[in-house]
Amino acid sequence: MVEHRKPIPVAEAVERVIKKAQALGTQQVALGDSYGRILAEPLKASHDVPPFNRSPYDGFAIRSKDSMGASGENRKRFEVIDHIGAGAVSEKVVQEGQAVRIMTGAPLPAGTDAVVMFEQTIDSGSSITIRKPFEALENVSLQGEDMKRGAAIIDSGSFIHPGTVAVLATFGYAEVQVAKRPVVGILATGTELLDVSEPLQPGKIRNSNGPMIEAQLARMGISCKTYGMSVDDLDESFNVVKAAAEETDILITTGGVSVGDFDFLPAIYERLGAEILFNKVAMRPGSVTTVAVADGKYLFGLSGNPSACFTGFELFVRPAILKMMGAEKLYLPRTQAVLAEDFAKPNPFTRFIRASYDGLSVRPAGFNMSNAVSSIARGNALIVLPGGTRGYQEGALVDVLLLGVEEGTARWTL
Ligand SMILES: Nc1nc2c(c(=O)[nH]1)N[C@H]1C(S)=C(S)[C@@H](COP(=O)(O)OP(=O)(O)OC[C@H]3O[C@@H](n4cnc5c(N)ncnc54)[C@H](O)[C@@H]3O)O[C@H]1N2
Ligand code: MOO
Repeated sequence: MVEHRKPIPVAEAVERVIKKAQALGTQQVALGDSYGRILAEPLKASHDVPPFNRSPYDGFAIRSKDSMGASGENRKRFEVIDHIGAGAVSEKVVQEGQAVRIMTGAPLPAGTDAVVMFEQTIDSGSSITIRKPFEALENVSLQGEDMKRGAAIIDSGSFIHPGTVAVLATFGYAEVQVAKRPVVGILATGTELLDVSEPLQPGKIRNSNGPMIEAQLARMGISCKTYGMSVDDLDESFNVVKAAAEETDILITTGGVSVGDFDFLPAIYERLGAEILFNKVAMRPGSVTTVAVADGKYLFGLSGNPSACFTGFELFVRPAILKMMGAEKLYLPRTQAVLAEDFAKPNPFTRFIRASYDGLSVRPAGFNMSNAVSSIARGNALIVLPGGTRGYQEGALVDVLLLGVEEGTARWTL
């Protein structure tokens, strides 16, 4: 007899997965390898930025008080006593009526407190004249105006993006403490599966889920162990799953989680003594997604159907990995957009539709079945239609989860 599985809401399923995630500890990496990692130490400014008062323009540094009263009729003249570019420090102390020719980024010479841009002067080489007064600190980039020494700049748990790298470099982090990445394995199950390099045979299809998941992991900066494909044989699959789980923190399998005669993953989880977090989710596609934990290892039983497999990864595997890496922002960013065409199907469960989003509107990306491959290829987003709703019409405002955005959001909002 076929077992009856009770579907749980998507939000609860996500919650159950997240709760189990154990932080993996930290490691030191070179700054050049830090992009895409999760920062494992809070970042404080160890000095002011900029570290000195500097010129934001190419021009002349002057004492502002010497420019008082300057006008078109009453031009003020300054003798140019030095010339510095960025990286140089003037030895001179500027006195009344003197100026230093200064380039963008160079520190203000002693005595000066304002900068006159080239365009605001009449320059005769050894001297300049100006036609307006300058206030103290006018055209000066102030020490500490960007970041003050001691200020908290970036929290631990932040995604390291190019801007983070810039800040790390600013403070001299040649190496940085980041969260370790989990070891992730992929195993595709199904007697029907052929390797990507094999010619088609009757009744067989190529394993597309394995390479797809590998790419989904790669998009998160995670490389993985691939365990290839296993045929639908309980003992054989059990042995592969057991061995793979021993070598990994997370084992992702595809296929074999439903109620078919050759769907052996539930029996494998039982034999492993795994705790089943859930085996049915009130969502389409991916209702059969099963997540278990054995000896502290995650076993993600994603559906064999490609669209369901893809969706299960994005909704459950991705946040689990991020949580293990100590990330603050676990979830796909969400927005709202106008539906660009009717979607007629009713939605007994929460529906995730592969879709293309252009910043304003969102359009289902074609063949919308759990077994579709084409729509995954065309989609850059998932439309989310709540369970218990009827079809939606063009023009309706719908929730959209964005795929492939480097940094997620801290809130699960569905
Ligand atoms: N009586 C019932 N039958 C089914 C139910 C149900 O509730 N009662 N659920 C259906 C739903 S929903 C889904 S989704 C599928 C999920 O089944 P499995 O996750 O166990 O996956 P398989 O049966 O192994 O395969 C499904 C489908 O996907 C193809 N496949 C499998 N692996 C791959 C791969 N690596 N690359 C590409 N395609 C793959 C496989 O050939 C099948 O066509 O069950 C329904 N049945
Ligand atoms: O799990 Mo199935 O994908 O709901 O179609």
